[in-house]
Amino acid sequence: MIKICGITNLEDLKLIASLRPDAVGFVFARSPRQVGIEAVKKMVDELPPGISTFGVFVNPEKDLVDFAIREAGIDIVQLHGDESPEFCKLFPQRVVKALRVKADDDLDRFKVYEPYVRGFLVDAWCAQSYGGTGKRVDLELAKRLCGMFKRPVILAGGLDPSNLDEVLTCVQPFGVDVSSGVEERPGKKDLKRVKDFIIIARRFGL
Ligand SMILES: O=C(O)c1ccccc1NCC(=O)[C@H](O)[C@H](O)COP(=O)(O)O
Repeated sequence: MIKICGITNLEDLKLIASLRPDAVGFVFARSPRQVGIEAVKKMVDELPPGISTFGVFVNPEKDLVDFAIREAGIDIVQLHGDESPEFCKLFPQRVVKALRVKADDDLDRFKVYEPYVRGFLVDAWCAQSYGGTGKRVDLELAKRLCGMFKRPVILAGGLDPSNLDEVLTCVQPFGVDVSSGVEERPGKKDLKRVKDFIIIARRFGL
């Protein structure tokens, strides 16, 4: 499963869709990649069938998430902040909970989310920003997290075409997610890098 995250414009969306990732992500949280509901709706309307849509939120109000599902056609709610298990429970079968991890984390604390989520996305902890940071997750930590849940785990955090082969040789996640590693600049994707990323991930059966 391959997810290309942080898409901000129709031109990138159409070109990326032609490369057939499994999912695309739109960031509703404050970010250089932030997009509004109307703009996302226009992009989702242009997507061919078979590519699912993730909406990325950080500590959102429930109403905003409901609105994005209803008006913009968001399939999966990616909660990338400090949302509680109870908040995840409000969107049955839709939540992918981002776990932003650092080396000395107590990983067992994430277990409580499992009954309420569809899956997890593992990303690197960063004090300055919630996501899209290009920071890598320690590979031993990623391995432990990928083996720890019954739910699918998507690996993110600093992946790019130059390191994906090495990472996937070491860790076998359900899926991979990338944002800054396939960009020309924040919010503008580099199609060659997206293509290379997808080719490498598919070689590992993702
Ligand atoms: O991408 C952002 O700007 C962002 C901002 C705030 C919260 C989450 C955000 N992105 C979430 C993603 O799913 C990214 O793809 C993930 O963090 C990996 O990013 P990168 O390390 O740049 O590949």
